[in-house]
Amino acid sequence: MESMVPSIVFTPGELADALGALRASTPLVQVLTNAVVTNFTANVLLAAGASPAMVDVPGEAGGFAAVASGMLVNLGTPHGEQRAAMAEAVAAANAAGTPWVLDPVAVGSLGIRTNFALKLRDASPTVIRGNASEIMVLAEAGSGGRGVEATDTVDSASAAATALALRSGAVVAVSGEADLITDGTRTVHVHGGSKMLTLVTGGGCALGAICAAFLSLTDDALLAAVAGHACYSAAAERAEAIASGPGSFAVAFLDALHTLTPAELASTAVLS
Ligand SMILES: Nc1ncnc2c1ncn2[C@@H]1O[C@H](COP(=O)(O)OP(=O)(O)OP(=O)(O)O)[C@@H](O)[C@H]1O
Ligand SMILES: Cc1ncsc1CCO
Ligand SMILES: [Mg+2]
Repeated sequence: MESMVPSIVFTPGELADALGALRASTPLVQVLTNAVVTNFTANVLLAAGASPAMVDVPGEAGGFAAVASGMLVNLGTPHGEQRAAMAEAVAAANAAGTPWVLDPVAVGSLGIRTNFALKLRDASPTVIRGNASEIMVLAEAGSGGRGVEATDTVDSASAAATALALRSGAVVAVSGEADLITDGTRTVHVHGGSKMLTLVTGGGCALGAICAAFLSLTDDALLAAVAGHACYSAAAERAEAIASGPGSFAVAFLDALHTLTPAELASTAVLS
């Protein structure tokens, strides 16, 4: 059946401009994330041209959220103290107009994070980013994946992503072989990238941080999320071409994020 909603694709020039703006402004990205991927996420942000700050302590997180350019809230290892900091940071970000990304890692059968993620879903995130199984749980259309891994395809999460965007007001980004990003009306697929990203822990988590960096540069959260995913895919392709396994891929991926130019992004990105 033909889609009722026309797909809008951003121009290569808009992607290039977004990356150029990121490099020119070095956005300050507050990261409240899991213990597994903290270092990798900070290195990904630095390589891309942003400034990371892992401020996730209650009493500090709210004040920092008010001045950060963008923020990531990732529920991978959501200890009680970190959840308190996240609630404080979200309230402060919303009050100050700081855009923020929610990554509901491994929601489904794990009760504490799932209940918390549903509350954050309803607290006006700018972007919700996850794998297909996580997005389906937040849309109340699935029971979750296998730990942090998806057991659903991006295609099978498409209707859930649209419904989640419409109910939450967030742009919803679903990662997988081709990423799907929607604001409920406009839907964009970002193709390419590398399966090697699934063999480095934090492949998805750091993508959420990159989206937070781009959010500070434009009022169009869909463009920000698409630009973030397109940079990520372009760098992953370049890294895969010279890597011999996950270890050398991770190093090459940081190098590729650092050297990717706006013009190269414009000529590499494949959107539909
Ligand atoms: N089969 C694939 N081919 C190409 N790229 C892929 C493939 N699967 C995932 N990716 C890419 O890997 C990155 C991480 O996506 P993934 O769906 O693995 O996230 P995730 O499950 O949230 O990861 P994390 O382990 O960090 O929580 C994204 O950039 C995505 O485009
Ligand atoms: C492996 C793992 N476990 C909890 S968070 C995390 C990082 C990838 O999502
Ligand atoms: Mg994930």
